[in-house]
Amino acid sequence: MTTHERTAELAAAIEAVSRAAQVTQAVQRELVTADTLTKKDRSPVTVADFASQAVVCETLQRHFANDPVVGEEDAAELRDEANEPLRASVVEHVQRALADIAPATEAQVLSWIDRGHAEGGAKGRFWTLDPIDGTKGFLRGEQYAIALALIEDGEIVFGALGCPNLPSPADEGEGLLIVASRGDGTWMTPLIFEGESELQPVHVSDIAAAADANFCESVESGHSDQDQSVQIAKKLGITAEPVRMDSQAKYATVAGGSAAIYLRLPTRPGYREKIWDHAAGVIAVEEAGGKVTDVAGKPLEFGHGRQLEANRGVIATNGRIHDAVVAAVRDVLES
Ligand SMILES: Nc1ncnc2c1ncn2[C@@H]1O[C@H](COP(=O)(O)O)[C@@H](O)[C@H]1OP(=O)(O)O
Ligand SMILES: [Mg+2]
Ligand SMILES: [Mg+2]
Ligand SMILES: [Mg+2]
Repeated sequence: MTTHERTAELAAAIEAVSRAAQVTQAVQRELVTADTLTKKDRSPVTVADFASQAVVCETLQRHFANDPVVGEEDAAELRDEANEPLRASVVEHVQRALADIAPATEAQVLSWIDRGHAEGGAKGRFWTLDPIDGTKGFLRGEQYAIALALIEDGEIVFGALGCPNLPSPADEGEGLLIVASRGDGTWMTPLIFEGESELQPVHVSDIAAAADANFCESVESGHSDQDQSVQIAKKLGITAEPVRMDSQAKYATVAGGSAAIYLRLPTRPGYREKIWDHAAGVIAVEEAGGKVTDVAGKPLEFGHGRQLEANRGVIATNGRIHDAVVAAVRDVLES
């Protein structure tokens, strides 16, 4: 398949992610305050998470009624009587984001969120959604993403990655939207898509020596081993400081060429990466000319259900330096 055969998916995904971004940006403006961080109050991101999943699932259902969704969230917690204020806030934000479509009821909002319950697997077609990836970044007012990808028979064929706090490629609109289609390429456009904005092609960095690379990694040392990444960078002769950012914005940064390496180094042997934390970012990098594997150099396998059961960690690069990076990672992880 090529993008020309995926124009319906492109239109639906752009609508879904840009509507969801309006919700997350509204919540950030209205509910995240200076107190949020100091009080460790997670309620704003909880509202934004549920509302974003509802809006994306409603949009997908309108365009592709039969497509299952493997989403991070479900509405069980929201149905709890004790969570009435949270539920009301979610419903209000969803109603605003879909005001031009239909007046949404509370029951509909909960059922849209619950559409994300699918299990995925090796056969058939499904979407995978992280309604807010990088919850810590969202609460800090830094990077986060809305990540949506389409998987067919275990292969990612399409991705849309909305990064509200990365710079827009145009003056109009806020934030960056990256879309990628298997076999066809990766493009960027302003996140608040007005219909006329152009899709501009995106390419990875063309550096040929790992020593010249900028590399990015998580802000959170609990999500990726930052002591090992220092040793890997040293082995590769990299002198630039790591670029630390939350969410799949890291994949967008590699796809767009501002960094040539993204390292995610396992911190706990038992942790399994979730498919919605990677699918949209992986296809964005691959179709921009880069390469993505796990820390052993194996391709990521998206056909094992909700988790990447067959993989540990992630290495994403511009492709040209991939083997050198995998070798350095292996040396450090085995030492
Ligand atoms: N121990 C871990 N190792 C790797 N990723 C993790 C770990 N714990 C949580 N995550 C996930 O990392 C993602 C954020 O990545 P980053 O640090 O690169 O911004 C979140 O989706 C988070 O999942 P969850 O949403 O369940 O908290
Ligand atoms: Mg996530
Ligand atoms: Mg999330
Ligand atoms: Mg989460």
